[in-house]
Amino acid sequence: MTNQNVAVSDPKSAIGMAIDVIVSNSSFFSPAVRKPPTVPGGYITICLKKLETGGAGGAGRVGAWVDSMRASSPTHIKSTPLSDSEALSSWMLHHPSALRTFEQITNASEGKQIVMFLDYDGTLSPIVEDPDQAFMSKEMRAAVKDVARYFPTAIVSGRCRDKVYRFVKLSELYYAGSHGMDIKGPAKGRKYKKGDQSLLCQPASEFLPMIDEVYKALLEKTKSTPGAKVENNKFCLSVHFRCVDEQRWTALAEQVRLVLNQYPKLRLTQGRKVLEIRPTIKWDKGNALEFLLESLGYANSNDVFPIYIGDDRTDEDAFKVLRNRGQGFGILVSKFPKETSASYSLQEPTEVMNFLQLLVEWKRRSLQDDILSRD
Ligand SMILES: O=P(O)(O)OC[C@H]1O[C@H](O[C@H]2O[C@H](CO)[C@@H](O)[C@H](O)[C@H]2O)[C@H](O)[C@@H](O)[C@@H]1O
Repeated sequence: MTNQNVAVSDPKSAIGMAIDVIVSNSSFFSPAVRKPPTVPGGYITICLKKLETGGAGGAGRVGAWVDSMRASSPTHIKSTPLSDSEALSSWMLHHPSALRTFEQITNASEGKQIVMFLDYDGTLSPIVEDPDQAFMSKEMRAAVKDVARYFPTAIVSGRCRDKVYRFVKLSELYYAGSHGMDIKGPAKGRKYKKGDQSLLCQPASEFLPMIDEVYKALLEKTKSTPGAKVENNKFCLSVHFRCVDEQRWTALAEQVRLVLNQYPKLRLTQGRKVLEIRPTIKWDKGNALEFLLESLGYANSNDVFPIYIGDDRTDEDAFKVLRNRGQGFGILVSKFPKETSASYSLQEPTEVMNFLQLLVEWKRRSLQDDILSRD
């Protein structure tokens, strides 16, 4: 978020809201084991024990993980090409292209401050087999840089913050790594410069030793599976299935479950051919979005128009927050119909780039019009 005077704020209020949500929807977690340990920085972290820790039902759970991964990144389209396109057209009636409805979007933002939130993998960079090679193009970088000139801009990624920064390489942005559990303000263009105050939020610090331990355990457990890769994202871990023969997916997911059974304070989410392991604290990309809006002074403001663009299941947490706030909107990047809380869609990263470029052109034009109307 560039050229913004951003206060370092305490995320307690957002966490409090998150606790309310999780307690009222506690079919998955047991609130009985909730306890508030102290976390560096004075943040409250809530540890919730998973109800299911394996044993009976384990096989069903592993099957559900694998199905959920398949749904996130379809590998087989069973229907005929005609019905595929019909399904897509019907889905797009409810989630129209953000390029085709561009004017509608800018009209809705009239008089409000657009704040841009961008996921990384599958949104700014194309999905590739090797996670270490997921580079973004120079053109995309230029588009993001331009957007950040006009609108506060944040990258919100499941990746470790340092790693996503090494891909994006723009110091004027906000970065929320580890699914929002590691938020840092811009190194360049920020107005607060005392010490390391730009480090805004790390609500899962106490989990670092546990995450390292599980990383080693997963490396050991999965080393016999050809193509499996475990990625350390600092406050969370990813187990990659993309290069594993699909016949072995269930066995690999079972290996993950066996490790995870030893760590009831960790939970698992599914993404695009990836299982993601993270602390049970209720802190996700949606909380990160709220935290950043609050830090920018838009906690209770009607003058903000957040736009969140993402392609994966974890981005749904942010889409839901926008729907609940009734502000701005989410854009899902997908070529396939998917269940989503996003309002609009884009098919692939090049369309994301085109959308960002259009937004910059529109903003430049309206600034010029303002100048002309004053003369
Ligand atoms: O929140 P994101 O920035 O979208 O991060 C989610 C995961 O993205 C990466 O994995 C995905 O992209 C890889 C590179 O294209 C691909 O090989 C993998 O199959 C995808 O799931 C990242 O490597 C993971 O750690 C993130 O959890």
